[in-house]
Formats: sequence, structure tokens, C-alpha cells
Amino acid sequence: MAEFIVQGGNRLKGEIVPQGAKNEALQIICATLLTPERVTLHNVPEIVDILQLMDMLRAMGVEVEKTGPQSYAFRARDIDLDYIRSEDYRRRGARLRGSVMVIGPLLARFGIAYLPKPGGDKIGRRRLDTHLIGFQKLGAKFDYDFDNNYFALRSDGLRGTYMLLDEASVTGTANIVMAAVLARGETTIYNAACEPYIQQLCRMLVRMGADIRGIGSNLLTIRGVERLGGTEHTMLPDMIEIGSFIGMAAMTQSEITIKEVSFGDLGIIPAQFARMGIHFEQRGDDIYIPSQEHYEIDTFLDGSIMTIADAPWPGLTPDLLSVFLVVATQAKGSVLIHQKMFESRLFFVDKLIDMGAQIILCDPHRATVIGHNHERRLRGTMMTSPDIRAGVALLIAALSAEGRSVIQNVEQIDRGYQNIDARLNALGANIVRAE
Ligand SMILES: CC(=O)N[C@H]1[C@@H](OP(=O)(O)OP(=O)(O)OC[C@H]2O[C@@H](n3ccc(=O)[nH]c3=O)[C@H](O)[C@@H]2O)O[C@H](CO)[C@@H](O)[C@@H]1O
Ligand SMILES: C=C(OP(=O)(O)O)C(=O)O
Repeated sequence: MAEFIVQGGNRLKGEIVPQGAKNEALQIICATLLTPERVTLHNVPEIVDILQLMDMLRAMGVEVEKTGPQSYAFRARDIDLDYIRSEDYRRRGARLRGSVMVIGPLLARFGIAYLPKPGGDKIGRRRLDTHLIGFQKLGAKFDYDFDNNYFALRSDGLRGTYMLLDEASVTGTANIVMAAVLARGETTIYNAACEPYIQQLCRMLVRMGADIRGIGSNLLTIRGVERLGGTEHTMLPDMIEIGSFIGMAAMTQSEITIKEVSFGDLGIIPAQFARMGIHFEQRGDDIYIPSQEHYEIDTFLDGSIMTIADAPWPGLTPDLLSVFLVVATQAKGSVLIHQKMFESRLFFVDKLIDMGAQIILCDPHRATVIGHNHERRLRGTMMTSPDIRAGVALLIAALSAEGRSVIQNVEQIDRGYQNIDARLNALGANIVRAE
């Protein structure tokens, strides 16, 4: 298990370029299975989850070639359909959440797919009902194999239909869209997720020849086509990484410019940081954050305590709530952080409490934070990263803290943030990676 040894207290300064979006890349890489033609992807983040998904596709028979820095070409000519029943496939699938999205393309193109229990962050129940019920509505049949622990899905030709999703699942919507683009007839998906990840996927599918209307909304209409062709696609900058850097700048009182953020695709994220009292300027497509001695959390218009809560897009992504929570520990004022979607994502606050933060964990979904207004620093300590985003929140806490912290299990952070120690050290942080 690798760890970060962090000497806290440095103010950071300089420019940082965000990586390509992890959760978009997971969808997009799975979509390359939909065509035997070449698909070239740019701005691919070389993080553990993405490298593992690419290895899984290679093992399935996809030709994957690195064509430049952060660029890869994929060609899914001959897929080994025996491999997708193998123990190796199940083992690889279990390492990341994104693996679940190979199912839609396999079902659409080959009429057969196996769904092993996917991995990903252990942040509460992560059900797959939306995916499976969606495939069933398109005419697929599924059985659970109790001996081998996987779902087997089959179809003798998917057919378009109307469906109202029980929840706006991100990976569920991506999976169903990828199945529907090659189904016969028209599919309507209501209550579809509409994050920029999904919008980007849909735009790429359209360039491959798909017919999709309603992109960016929660009502998608897809007219199935016979086949899809090759294309090129560039990932957006990772909005979760951008949000993490905004939070880090505020906590460490640093002056940072985040380059080429694709501001229009950040949705409500900048406005929510502004409600935390954090100043920033949009300069072209960059975000400039000046060094701030203090930041004061807004109240609601009636004077009541601010709540920062997640909601399906265009609401605030749950993946940034851990960062908002840590940022609040040094703000002036109080805030209620309400993580509605996941039930085990706030437990990392005990580490922040150990560091001296004033937090009351009200229940698994809600924590009240009373900020120190930078009058009292957090204290460095020993901690373990429980999931990607809590890991980064703890790293931000450690960077701002007095003294030395050790963060164990940084493999969790590496799943989602490329080379984060070196990139932050280039801004003046003091992070040493030890194996
Ligand atoms: C690989 C990937 O892309 N992972 C992201 C994806 O996971 P993933 O697609 O697995 O998450 P889902 O969107 O399916 O749902 C996440 C959780 O939120 C709940 N839920 C979902 C929709 C809804 O309207 N109401 C609701 O309560 C679900 O029950 C579930 O517990 O989306 C999550 C929600 O943005 C993010 O945290 C993950 O980083
Ligand atoms: C929860 C996340 O990832 P995953 O769905 O891959 O576990 C995340 O990116 O914050």
C-alpha cells in the first residue's frame, strides 16, 4: 500500500492543467466496442481506473494503441466472446465501476453480455436495477448465475421502446443509450441522467452515425441504426478535479490558475464555491483563484444556515461534496453538508475531527461544519483514504494542516487523479510518495 507523507502549511502558487474527465472517459472507452472501425480518443486521463479498463478491453480482443500523449486508438474488430465468461474477465470487472458499461455495447452488437459485480468506491449501496430493467425493456433477458456470481444477458435483437428510469443513474443511462443506438426502432428514455459525461457520449455516438435527440436534457429519443462507424473524440477537462483544485486553493490560501476548464460545462459548481465565500475570476477559459486570507459562507436569503446538497445534474454532483466539506472546516460560518445519494461517503469526517475540525456527523447523510475562519489550523495526523474523493479531501486537509500527515492507501486517490503528488509539488506542495 502506497502512502503520501505531506508536510502541511505551504501556500501554493502557479498554473495547473486539469486532466481529462475520468467518468466521461469510462463511458467513451466502452463505446468503442460499438463499432469494428477505429475510434481515436484524446485527453484520456492515464489514471488507474482508465488503464484497467483499457487492459480489460485488450483482453477482450480490442486493439488498443497509444497514438500520442493522452491519445489512444481503439479497434474492436474481433471480440472474444468466450473471454467475457472467464474468471479473468470477472476479476478485471470487479476492479472498477466503469466496467459495467461494456454491457450495453456487447448486448447491442453481439446479443450477449455478462455482468460481473462491478467494483468502484465503497460508498454505500450501488444498485444496478436501472441498467438491468432498461435492458429488459429493450427486449433482453437476464439470469443470475449464483455459482459464478454474474448476470448473463441475452437478446435476439433489441427493440426500441419508451422507458421512464426509476432514477437518473449516470452509468445506467450511458449503458442504455449505448444499447439503444443499435436497437430496431425508436427508444425514448425519460428521467435520463444528463451530466456533461452523458452529453459527450451522445455527441460522440452521433458522430459515429447514431440518431439521438434531446442531448443535454432528461428526455432522450434514439432512433436505432444498422451500424456505427469510427470517429475521433476529445474528453472534457475533469470537473471534479477542477472543483478539487478550487477547494484546495481556498484551504491553503493559495493563488492558483486552473487552465482551460471548459467553464460552460461546470454547471453549478463555480456558483456553489462562490456561496462558500471563495473568490475566483473567469479569465478566458481559465479560473483564477486569488490568495484569500478568509472566506465566509453565505446564508440563505432568510438568514438560515446554508445547505450544500447533491442532486442529479444540473444539480451539484455528489462527487464534490467531500471537497466542500473539507473547505468548510476553515471557512467563516457554518454549513450543513447533505450527501443524499450515498449513505457511506461522509464517514471520513472522523479523520478531520481528529485533525481538530469542528464537525457534527448528524447521520450517515448529513454533517454540520463550523468553520475555523483560518484562526486555528488543522493538525497533521495519520489517516487512510477510504475512497477517491474522501482521499482528495484528506489530502487537501493535510496540505493546509500544521505539521506532517501520512495518508495511507493512496491507490484510492490514484484511481481518479493522475500523478497528483508531482502536479501539486510543482505548485509548491510538499508531498512524498512512499511505497
Ligand atoms: C463511473 C461513474 O460514472 N461513476 C459516477 C456515477 O456512478 P453511478 O452511475 O454508479 O451512480 P448512479 O448515478 O447510478 O447513482 C448513484 C447513487 O445515487 C443514487 N441516486 C441516483 C440518481 C438519482 O436520481 N437519485 C439517487 O438517489 C443511486 O441510488 C445511487 O446510490 O454517478 C455517481 C452519481 O453522480 C457518481 O458519484 C459516480 O462518480
Ligand atoms: C464514486 C466515484 O467513482 P466510481 O463510480 O468509479 O467508484 C467517483 O468518481 O467519485
